[in-house]
Amino acid sequence: MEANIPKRKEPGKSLRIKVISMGNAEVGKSCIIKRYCEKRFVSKYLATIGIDYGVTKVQVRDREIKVNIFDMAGHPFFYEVRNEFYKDTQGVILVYDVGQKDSFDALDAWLAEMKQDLGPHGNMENIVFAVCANKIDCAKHRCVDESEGRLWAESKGFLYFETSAQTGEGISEMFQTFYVSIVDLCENGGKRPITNSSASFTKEQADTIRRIRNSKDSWDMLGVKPGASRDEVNKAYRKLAVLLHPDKCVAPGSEDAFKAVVNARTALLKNIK
Ligand SMILES: Nc1nc2c(ncn2[C@@H]2O[C@H](COP(=O)(O)OP(=O)(O)OP(=O)(O)O)[C@@H](O)[C@H]2O)c(=O)[nH]1
Repeated sequence: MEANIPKRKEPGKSLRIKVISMGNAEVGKSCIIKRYCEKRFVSKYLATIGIDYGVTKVQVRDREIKVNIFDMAGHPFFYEVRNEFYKDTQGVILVYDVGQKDSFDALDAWLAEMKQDLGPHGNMENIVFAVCANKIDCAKHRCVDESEGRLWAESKGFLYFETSAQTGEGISEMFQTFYVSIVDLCENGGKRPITNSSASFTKEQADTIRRIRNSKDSWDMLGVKPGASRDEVNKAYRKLAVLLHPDKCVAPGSEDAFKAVVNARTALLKNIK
């Protein structure tokens, strides 16, 4: 079903789009929108009650875009209110706080909530997602690094931005790229343009990098049983090295994953006769 695609318009004509924000409570959704629309930052936390709604106009190339922004409350309590607003959306600003791992881990649940609400005929491929890794000004508390966030976003074909609603870093760039991508999508008959980055690495590479990041020890990292032989370790190493070598793999985090695999192999071989 293609219900969320606004009618294809001639270039130069105005276009009306619907954009929503998603992500856990307190990650900074309202502040990102305020920073862009009102050029200000609100340091006091005022939880969104249900939904906040605003209208703004932006210019993309020769087109005037009327943007209806629905800023969703992130608190689970407001699920019933939120689920009225997922339909007919062209763009989603999906936000997490780089200092709150839970808010990053929750991104899949946010996509699932939207998918469930759109129903079996809903199509998320027609929607532009901009992932905002927010609060990058709080560098001391950061626990989700750029490559982890970028890998998650780009492996799904989503845009990825490092943002701070407090300093304004990354906010204009995010909105400009986001709106251009939505207009491209509308002019492209509702198909999300393929980003260079998402097209250039495989799901296997992305999944392997994530597995390596989450591995508990060197055996686990190489995917061999504790006590494996030199041959088994070397075989597993060679397979991973081919998959992740920085000359072959451009997925975010591949260089670190490759180094970790080299170190894991060295450490294991030291202790195997
Ligand atoms: N340091 C810092 N604080 C931020 C940033 N963005 C938002 N905040 C603060 O984080 C708190 C929550 O911000 P909101 O924008 O209200 O969060 P929200 O995601 O809209 O929250 P809900 O409405 O409950 O869903 C506020 O105290 C903001 O001042 C940021 O980039 N850096």
